[in-house]
Amino acid sequence: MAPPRKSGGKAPKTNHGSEKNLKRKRGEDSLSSLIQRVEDLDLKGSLKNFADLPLSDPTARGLTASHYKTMTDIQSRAISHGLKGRDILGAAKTGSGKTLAFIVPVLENLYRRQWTEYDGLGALILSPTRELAIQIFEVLRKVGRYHGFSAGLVIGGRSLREEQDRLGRMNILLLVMDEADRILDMGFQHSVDAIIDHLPKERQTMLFSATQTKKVSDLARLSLQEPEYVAVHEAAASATPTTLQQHYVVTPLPQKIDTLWSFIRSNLKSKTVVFLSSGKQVRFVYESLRHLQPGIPLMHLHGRQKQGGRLDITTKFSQSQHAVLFATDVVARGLDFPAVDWVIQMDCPEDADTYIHRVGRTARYERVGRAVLFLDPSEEKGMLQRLEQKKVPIERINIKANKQQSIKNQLQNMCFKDPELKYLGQKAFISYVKSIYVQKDKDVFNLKDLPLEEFAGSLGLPGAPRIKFIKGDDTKERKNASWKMASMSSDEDDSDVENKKDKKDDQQVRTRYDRMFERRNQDVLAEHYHKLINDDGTIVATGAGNGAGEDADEDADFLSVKRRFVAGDAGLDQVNSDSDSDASVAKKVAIDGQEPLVIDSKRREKLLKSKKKLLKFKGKGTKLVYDDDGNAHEMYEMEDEEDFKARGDAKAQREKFLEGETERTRQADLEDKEVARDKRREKKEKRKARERALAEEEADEERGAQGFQLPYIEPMDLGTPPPSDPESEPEKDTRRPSKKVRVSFAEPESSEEESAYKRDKTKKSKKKAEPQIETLGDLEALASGLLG
Ligand SMILES: Nc1ncnc2c1ncn2[C@@H]1O[C@H](COP(=O)(O)OP(=O)(O)OP(=O)(O)O)[C@@H](O)[C@H]1O
Repeated sequence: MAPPRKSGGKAPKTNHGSEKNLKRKRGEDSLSSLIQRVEDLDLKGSLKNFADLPLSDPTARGLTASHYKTMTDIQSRAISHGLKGRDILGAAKTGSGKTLAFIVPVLENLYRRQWTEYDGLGALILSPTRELAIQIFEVLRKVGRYHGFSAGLVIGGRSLREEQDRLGRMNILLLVMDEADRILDMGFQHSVDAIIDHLPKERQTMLFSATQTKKVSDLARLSLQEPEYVAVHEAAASATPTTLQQHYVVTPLPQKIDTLWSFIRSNLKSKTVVFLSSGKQVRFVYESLRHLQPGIPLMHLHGRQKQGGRLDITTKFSQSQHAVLFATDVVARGLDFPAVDWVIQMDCPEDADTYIHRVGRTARYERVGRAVLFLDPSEEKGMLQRLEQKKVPIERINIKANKQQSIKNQLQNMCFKDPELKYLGQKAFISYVKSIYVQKDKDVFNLKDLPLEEFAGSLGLPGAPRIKFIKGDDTKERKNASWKMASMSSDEDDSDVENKKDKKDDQQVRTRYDRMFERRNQDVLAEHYHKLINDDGTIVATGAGNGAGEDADEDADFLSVKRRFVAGDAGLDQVNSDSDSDASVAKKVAIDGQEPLVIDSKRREKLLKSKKKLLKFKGKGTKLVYDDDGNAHEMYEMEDEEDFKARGDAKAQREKFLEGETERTRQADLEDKEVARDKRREKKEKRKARERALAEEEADEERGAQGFQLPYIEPMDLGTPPPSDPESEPEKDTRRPSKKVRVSFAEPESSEEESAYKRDKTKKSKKKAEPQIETLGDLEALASGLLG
């Protein structure tokens, strides 16, 4: 962070020194008085306004200019502790102003220490998503606008090592973690440990979340020193804002998309966030509902979009009055979209904490809001229990039957016509199944209870992609479920460092086939990919790998995909990897009973595109002859041995055979020579006939040249109007046609004129009736007509 700004304005030279000293003295006095006031601050007392706090002038002005006057509960309790340099574990409901609760102490503590850029990086604020980092950065810039510190935003794509230059000396006094429980969970483990290793042990640490961790292991990792647990809603009746109305509807999985559609159609004048479990789900639902044009702007946001696009959508949705945003949990935490009316959870959240954060996108800071959770009957009991345990008041509502619309037929039509949509649907299906499978809370999520076939139908798919799971012990998978849910989506979060590590791991266990498949899936619209998809969408997935990786593109986490290949008409049939549980075999394609062709490189992959190249692998084929009954036989068939012996001595038979064959060859040779002679004769006759015809043609042409005129095209003078138009003046610029150039076809009245007319007519009769020519364009058209 940079040094405080130097004061502006010019002082008279004579007084310069003394005035500067005076100013510094005043500054020192106010700084030491500020430090004293902070020391004197009574942590037990309850302060109401920001003005009651011992704050520096720049912070106080920044808060006023940003229209913050009265403090929220978490602010009034946490800021005091923060100002005094205490470690804090802050917990308060969503939308209750936790951001300012740490921004104010950050600004103030650096200010009181007169932190300059030469001191290095003084404070580090971590957030689990890029969007949230940007939002915090904006609040810091707004409230800290009268300070001279500089702040940097480090987001996206690059590893911590690459960012090190930008971070400068990590001389951190203050570490803040927003959404700390999320940052500290397994998905970010490596990144967080790497960061913490670089920080001085002596520092102030502040953790905030609506669902704060109290796990000793977490606190130990951060070396918190006697942290102050500031939990403002611990005693509250509910963990969610009181201004939030919460409901759930029981809607079987195959009806969810219909229910969502019906909801959107009935709430066209609302601002809604719809949560789904994966980026693939988001994309499919967004794309398909967009095609149906519901009458309200639709947007979508997930972690695999490009950063620029993500920002645009965040901004656009923030500014929208009425819109629907389909999103993954990448927006579940911290984002402060203004005036959201509804939060719909189309896919059940992983746990009650995620539920709390998702619904927290509405009913923020004293505003009202509504939330609806869609539950499959199999999820109802378990999820309600979890919510009750977390003090979430939720009531059941039913869907009005007359409002429920089915879009199944439209979706089926759309998927039938548009293979890309069908493909998205298949990926969404797989991704959904995968998300349920990796859930560790089996009281809520049980794949066996879900009607998957109907679910696929409801997405417009011709059949359910068949998915198989790892055989044997999958408890380890489940144990790591929450971490996997996180890493399934760079989708959900931006754990860049983590994902890089995951990718490395993946490469160790992934086969060439897996990578080939992924490469192909990078582009949904890839032409070749469509050739590879079986028409009935049969996908059989088996388990392999370590479960790390990203969204459904990386199905090989626990799914590997086995397809029947259809490559043009080449009759290719995929031979599956050895067993369901073994994905470590290169892709094999069997061609008409030949040795399987192993697709294990890019070059081989290309083969599938070319029928011609594939011929090489098709073998030479077998020549068959047909007998009189139409039965096929091989050209040379082995005779029955007994029959052969019955015909006599083998040597005599051989000689007889050779004699016969020699005679047959001689006869055939004679016939061939006869045919060749005939062909030569025929050729000669044809040549002579051609020569005769040519000679006759030449004689005809000679006769024609004497008796016939070639057609004559009269040249047109664009500069001189015809004499029949008395009004016309000759144009000065002869390059341009006169506007009044006209060709008149009216018959003249006087006899003089009549004879002139007749003369003229004979001359002109060779020409067809000429159209009116008014522009150069007309002339050009006419000329081209004549010449053409
Ligand atoms: N003292 C205040 N007076 C008026 N508005 C405030 C005050 N403090 C915060 N707000 C506003 O309340 C909204 C929510 O604040 P903030 O985003 O900090 O909530 P949060 O507790 O961090 O929520 P979440 O748990 O979802 O991250 C913001 O729009 C913010 O500007």
